[in-house]
Amino acid sequence: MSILAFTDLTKTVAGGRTLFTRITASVEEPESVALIAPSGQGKSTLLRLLALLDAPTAGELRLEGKAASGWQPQSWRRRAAYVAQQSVMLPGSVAHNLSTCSRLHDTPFDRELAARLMEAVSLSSTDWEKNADELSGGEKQRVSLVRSLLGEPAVLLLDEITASLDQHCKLAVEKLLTEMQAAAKATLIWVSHDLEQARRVSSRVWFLADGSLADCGTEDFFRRPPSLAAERFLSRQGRNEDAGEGGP
Ligand SMILES: Nc1ncnc2c1ncn2[C@@H]1O[C@H](COP(=O)(O)OP(=O)(O)OP(=O)(O)O)[C@@H](O)[C@H]1O
Repeated sequence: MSILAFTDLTKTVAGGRTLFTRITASVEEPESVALIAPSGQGKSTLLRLLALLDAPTAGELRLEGKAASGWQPQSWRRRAAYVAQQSVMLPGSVAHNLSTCSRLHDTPFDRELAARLMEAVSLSSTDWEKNADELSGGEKQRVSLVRSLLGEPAVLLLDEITASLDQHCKLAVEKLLTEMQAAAKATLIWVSHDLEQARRVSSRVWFLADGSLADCGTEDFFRRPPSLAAERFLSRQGRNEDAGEGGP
C-alpha cells in the first residue's frame, strides 16, 4: 500500500495561474523521491499540499490509505511533516525548541535521541540553553530538522532543507535521512535544486513541468529524460548525459 498518494491534483493560485492539472502519483514506504522542476513550477506548492498546509483546487490526497477529509490536519502533519527551507524557531532555548513535539503531544522528551540526532547533523557542540534565535541560518535549519524528526513522522516533506548548509553539513543531513529511510523509519520526498543531491538521495524522481508530473526511476531520469521538458531542463543544468554534457 502507498503511504502517501494523490490523484488528479490541480492547483490554481491567486491571479488564475494553474500550476499543475490532474497530476497523480504515490509513494511507497519507505521510498525516497526527489521532486525536481524548473523554478516556479510549483514544487513547494505541491509539498505544502502534501502537508495539508494549502488546499488543492481539485483532486484527492491519501495518507496511509485514508483520504485527507478523514484526518485532523494536525494528525496528518504529525505523520507527514513539512520541513521548510526558512526554518522558524519558537521563542526560547534550543532545548525548548527540541522538546516542542513532546510538549504538544504530552509525551516524554527523549533527550538521548535528541542528542544523537543533533550529533548526526554536526550540532553536538551546540549549547542547548542558548536562545534559538541566536543560531545561524544553517544551525536553525538543522535544529528544525531534528525537531521534526523527534516527532517520528512516517513521511518527511523536505523543502530545500540543505540550501543554506556547507558541504560537510549537507552530507551529514543526507546521511542521517538516507540511513533512516534505509532502516524503514521514514519515507522521504526531497525538493532540491541540487541535481547531484537528488541523484545521491533518491531512487525515484517526480519531474514537474508545464503543469504535468513525470514519475520515473532516478537513473532513468538522468540517462533517458522522460520528456522534452526534462531533456531541456537537464541540458540547461549541464546534466544531459546523452548529449555528453557531464554527469558523475
Ligand atoms: N498562494 C499563492 N498565491 C499566489 N501565487 C502563488 C501562491 N503560491 C505559489 N504561488 C506562485 O506559484 C508559483 C510556484 O511557486 P512555488 O514556490 O511552488 O514554485 P517552486 O517550483 O517551488 O519554485 P522555486 O524553485 O523557485 O522555489 C510561483 O510563481 C508563486 O509565486
